[in-house]
Amino acid sequence: MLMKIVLSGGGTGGHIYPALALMNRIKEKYPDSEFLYVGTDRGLESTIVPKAGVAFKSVKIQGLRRSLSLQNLKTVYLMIKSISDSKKIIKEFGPDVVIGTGGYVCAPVLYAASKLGVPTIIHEQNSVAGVTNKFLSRVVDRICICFEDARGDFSAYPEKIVFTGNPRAQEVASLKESADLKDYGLKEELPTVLIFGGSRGARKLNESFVAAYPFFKNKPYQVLLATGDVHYNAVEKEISALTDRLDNVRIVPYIHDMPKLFKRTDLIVSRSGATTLTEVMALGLPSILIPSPYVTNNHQQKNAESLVKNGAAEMILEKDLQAQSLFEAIDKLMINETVRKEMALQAKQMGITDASDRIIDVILTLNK
Ligand SMILES: CC(=O)N[C@H]1[C@@H](OP(=O)(O)OP(=O)(O)OC[C@H]2O[C@@H](n3ccc(=O)[nH]c3=O)[C@H](O)[C@@H]2O)O[C@H](CO)[C@@H](O)[C@@H]1O
Repeated sequence: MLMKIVLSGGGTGGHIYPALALMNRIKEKYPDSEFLYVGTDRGLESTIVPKAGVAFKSVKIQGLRRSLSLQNLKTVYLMIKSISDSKKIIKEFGPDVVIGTGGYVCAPVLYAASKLGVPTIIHEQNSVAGVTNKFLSRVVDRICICFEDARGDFSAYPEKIVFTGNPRAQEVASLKESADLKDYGLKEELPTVLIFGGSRGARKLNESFVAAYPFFKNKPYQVLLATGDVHYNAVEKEISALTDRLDNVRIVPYIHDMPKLFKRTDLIVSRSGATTLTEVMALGLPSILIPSPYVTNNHQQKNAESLVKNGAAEMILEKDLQAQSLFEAIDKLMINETVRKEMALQAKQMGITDASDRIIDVILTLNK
């Protein structure tokens, strides 16, 4: 069967990777399928998607400012233009379905598709729905969710909601290969802690780690920090200024094959974005979660609490995060394999690992 699918989703990795994971599974089941990804030139999708070998087209759009300003007039102009550009792109490609995985670029793309009568699906990764998905819920055909709590945000359209989980979970859970730690300058035989602040990095986490750096000297484990592209130079500069460089700590800007690296990781320290948590649960990994306080309705804390409640993770609130608290939380778990194993087991029990197949079923019912 040939499926032609337009994918859209952007801004951060948490919206992009689920779309790509779903695409990979569809390709596996229906190798003749064709895909087009529509994003913006400014979001992470403009680098991640072409790197994944997927056809990419961009539309121009910007978010609304809270205050009245000329910028808002420009936003409205760009919104109207991006809807007509999206219509052109969709007509030219002729998809069977258009799928949006969040981020504001989905608004014009999915809206245009619905006006053209093309079947539409949105995927909400979080327990609290994003603004774009709430807006689109009115016009799309199906709303795929990953947390039961998200139903409340779409309560006007209960018939459209399908609980599927996040495609990235199925992708990481079915992956056979794992990364080579030597590629990161790490030793194959040492237990490994992986630290990252979501797909864009988190300044406070980086700063706390730099301050904690000397504490990791002579520890029987190793640490890899992914700073986020924009923070890398600042972190590297501070570390280079230290007299004692540790050979059990490595720092990189970004990790491009995260699923493979997860398979070699003994402890995750990260923000609690929904897609990261999906991966942690699908693989059964112990984690220390530091929710970003800068997100809608503090949803990252809710995400993290759902794991903490089940004994699958520990949480440090950003206000309590400093060198000492970060180091102690890591060290306590890294010297206690039994506790890590118990957390891993609890995390694994929470994972849903057939999300892509469930979404494919939704696509098939829409195209009957
Ligand atoms: C600040 C903000 O608005 N964050 C939101 C954003 O986060 P963000 O994009 O950071 O979200 P997630 O944690 O959900 O996903 C990050 C993704 O990037 C990957 N990764 C990360 C670092 C790296 O070096 N390499 C790499 O591949 C992770 O494995 C994961 O697949 O989208 C999520 C929705 O899905 C939300 O829950 C988050 O609240």
